[in-house]
Amino acid sequence: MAARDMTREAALSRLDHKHACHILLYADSQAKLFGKIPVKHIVLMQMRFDGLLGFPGGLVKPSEESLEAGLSRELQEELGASVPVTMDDYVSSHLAQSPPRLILHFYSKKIKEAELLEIERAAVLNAVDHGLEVLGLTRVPLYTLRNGGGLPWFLSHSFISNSRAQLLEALRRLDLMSPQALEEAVKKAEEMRHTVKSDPH
Ligand SMILES: O=c1[nH]cnc2c1ncn2[C@H]1C[C@H](O)[C@@H](COP(=O)(O)OP(=O)(O)O)O1
Ligand SMILES: [Mn+2]
Ligand SMILES: [Mn+2]
Ligand SMILES: [Mn+2]
Repeated sequence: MAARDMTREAALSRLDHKHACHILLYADSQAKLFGKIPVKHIVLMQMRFDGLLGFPGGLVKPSEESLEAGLSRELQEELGASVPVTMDDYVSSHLAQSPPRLILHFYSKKIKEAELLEIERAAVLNAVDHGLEVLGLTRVPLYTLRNGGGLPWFLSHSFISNSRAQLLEALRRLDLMSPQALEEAVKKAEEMRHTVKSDPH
């Protein structure tokens, strides 16, 4: 879903709007799928209560807290872990296409693989939202298998608001995938969506 780009300053002047902050947490990894396909990077998303994929985070109140403090509070609720977020992690702000009067702030933060594993454990053990607002954390497959499995199928799922665009933009900007591999995965995902729709079985 398209969303309109705006500066952080313009966004923060809209106190009559709701504000939400979400974050892409990622780590480098030496792991290999099936012992041969390099995973390279781990990127976290979550399955939300409504069955849509999105990033950890949520609604914040800029009149009462900074965007970063609000996001850290949401992460404590949804991940059960303390993840310090600063302005250095800020990426962008967008006016949501729907619902009206919602501004979406996006962040990304690189952490160590061991910290990411700890967050995955804490999300199950400590997060007050686990099994409620958040059905589970998921890693994004950043590879494409010969049958199209991996990122193309992941991208064929349904995403909340502009989180699919946030994911693709971040993979490009953070150089987590080559532009060519990313373009091919997006194209393959589009083909798969059409194939699934036109298959009568
Ligand atoms: O990952 C996301 N990227 C962009 N926008 C998002 C994302 N997740 C949710 N949203 C939008 C749509 C939601 O209604 C609002 C509030 O976010 P949410 O995480 O649902 O809020 P709480 O955790 O319940 O506070 O933002
Ligand atoms: Mn929340
Ligand atoms: Mn949330
Ligand atoms: Mn909330």
